[in-house]
Amino acid sequence: MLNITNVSKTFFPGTVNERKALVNVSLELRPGDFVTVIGSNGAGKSTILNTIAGRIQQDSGRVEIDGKEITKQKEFQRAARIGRVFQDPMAGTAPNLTVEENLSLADRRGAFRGLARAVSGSKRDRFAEELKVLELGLENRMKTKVGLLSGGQRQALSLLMATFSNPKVLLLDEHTAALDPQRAELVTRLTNQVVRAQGLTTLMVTHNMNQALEVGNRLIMMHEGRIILDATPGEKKQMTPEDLLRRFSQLKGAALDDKTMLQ
Ligand SMILES: Nc1ncnc2c1ncn2[C@@H]1O[C@H](COP(=O)(O)OP(=O)(O)OP(=O)(O)O)[C@@H](O)[C@H]1O
Repeated sequence: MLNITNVSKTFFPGTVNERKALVNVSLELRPGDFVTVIGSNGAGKSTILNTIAGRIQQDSGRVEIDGKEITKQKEFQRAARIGRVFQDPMAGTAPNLTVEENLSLADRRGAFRGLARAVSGSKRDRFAEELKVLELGLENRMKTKVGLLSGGQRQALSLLMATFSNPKVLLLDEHTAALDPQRAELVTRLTNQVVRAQGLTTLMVTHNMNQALEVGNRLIMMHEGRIILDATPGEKKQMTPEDLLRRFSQLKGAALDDKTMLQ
């Protein structure tokens, strides 16, 4: 379903600032695979998501979704197939637009964007139904500007918007990291729910070892631009957060920051 083959990316090549962000990375996700991605600082986790989304162009290698090569496509051309949620709750939504206007934009992702803000009655009913699933009461606040919502509410809305047009692939880049534990738990639960309901093929970057083990069916660990562990569902079930931290501690030069948590 999502195939990444021999992808490499070096920033500032041939200079003192050279950074090998991805080194010949290959990864194959089957339909419905939910893969959590962990790794030390600068391991290449965000870069791999950026490469799949088309935000950055790799130096070599190919990316395919459903057997179709998308390597040369621009980010906006991939948008209909790929949903993405970022760490920053501000990143996925437009604060000056209302909840329903944001949903209307998401609904038209990958389509002609004119009149995107206009919301018809039938659309509004559908949006309300979708919002009910979040169990945050947002279906009663559809005319509220999104900038007035809490971080957790915005992130839940970002998740809904990212999956609104039935993408093939969902990319989650530490999307619960900026939330307090309670909100993070809520967004994690919603993520599981949405991924299962839509059978989405998902890659989720996290620094939370418990979360990395609790959700999804596979786990990969990255270090210095390479995938150094690809745990199968069976292996993942047996692993503990301590096992993961032990593996990190064995890596030469692996720097874990304060964000890496056992909670
Ligand atoms: N746009 C960029 N320009 C220059 N260097 C970059 C850029 N993006 C990433 N890098 C470098 O590439 C390497 C991999 O970065 P990346 O952000 O993918 O790591 P990460 O695993 O997501 O790290 P973290 O957990 O710290 O966010 C790092 O050395 C980083 O400094």
